Amino acid sequence: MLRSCTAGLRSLWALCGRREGAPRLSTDLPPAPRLFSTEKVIHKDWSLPNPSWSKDFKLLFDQFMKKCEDGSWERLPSYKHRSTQKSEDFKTYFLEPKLVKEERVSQVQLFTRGFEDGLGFEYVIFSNNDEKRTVCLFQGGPYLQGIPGFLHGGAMATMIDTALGSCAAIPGGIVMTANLNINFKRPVPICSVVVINSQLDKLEGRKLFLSCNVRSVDEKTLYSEATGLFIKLDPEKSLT
Ligand SMILES: CCCCC/C=C\C/C=C\C/C=C\C/C=C\CCCC(=O)SCCNC(=O)CCNC(=O)[C@H](O)C(C)(C)COP(=O)(O)OP(=O)(O)OC[C@H]1O[C@@H](n2cnc3c(N)ncnc32)[C@H](O)[C@@H]1OP(=O)(O)O
Repeated sequence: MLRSCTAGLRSLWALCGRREGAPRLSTDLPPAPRLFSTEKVIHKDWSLPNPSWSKDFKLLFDQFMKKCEDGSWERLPSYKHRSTQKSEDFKTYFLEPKLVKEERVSQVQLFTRGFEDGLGFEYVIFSNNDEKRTVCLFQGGPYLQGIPGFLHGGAMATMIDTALGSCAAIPGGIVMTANLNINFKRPVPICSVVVINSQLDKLEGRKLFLSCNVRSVDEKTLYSEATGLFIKLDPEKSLT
């Protein structure tokens, strides 16, 4: 199985919604000053197929791309370094610049996109905003091994968090994970493709309650089930 894997990284953040008296809505905020160098930015979208993707992965990807044609679904792009308005807002309103040492700034990148093609997290997320759900197609590469032959539970948790987070972002605002509960039901073989179906179950003020399941492509195996609580950040509250 390892050999069949070619050796070769949003979503959360819809823009800050306006609350009564709250000054923040990205569209009417002044341009955020840049805290991070963008000189070395590579604008590659990592959620597109590469040679490490299995046949199953490409087939499913094509099926979802077809669903995007009528506008009901959209593919969420994914970047290693790229600054988006949402990430600039986050840095401006929630991040203390001094927390990140200057010499480290040029090294920052999205955790899930830090591996070479096929070795780590290969994934793409499709979002259905009307139905408030997302589907994440995920192929975990050989560098994500835990028990021999199987995906590390922490790697699965990372993808579940990412998938749920992308769904929590649908109503708008910058959200963070406050609670994540996962039931691991079956181990996930390394390099296999799994489908993470996430949905927004309840919205209560700044609290977003979500759930998801992780299944095999043929839907016969239920690998994991999870629930998550995400909190929409209050621009008037410091994170530190
Ligand atoms: C991470 C955001 C970055 C944004 C960047 C933008 C763009 C980037 C672009 C692309 C990125 C793409 C993909 C990223 C994919 C995945 C990212 C994974 C997500 C994470 O990796 S994220 C890191 C882990 N995450 C934390 O590091 C959170 C630490 N934490 C805190 O920073 C605070 O805890 C916070 C802010 C969560 C809340 O703080 P707060 O002060 O705003 O809110 P407060 O405490 O008042 O709670 C309000 C109401 O929620 C209830 N409540 C709170 N927590 C609860 C709990 N655990 N259980 C039950 N109820 C809870 C209260 O009881 C109250 O309820 P009520 O209103 O009913 O009284």
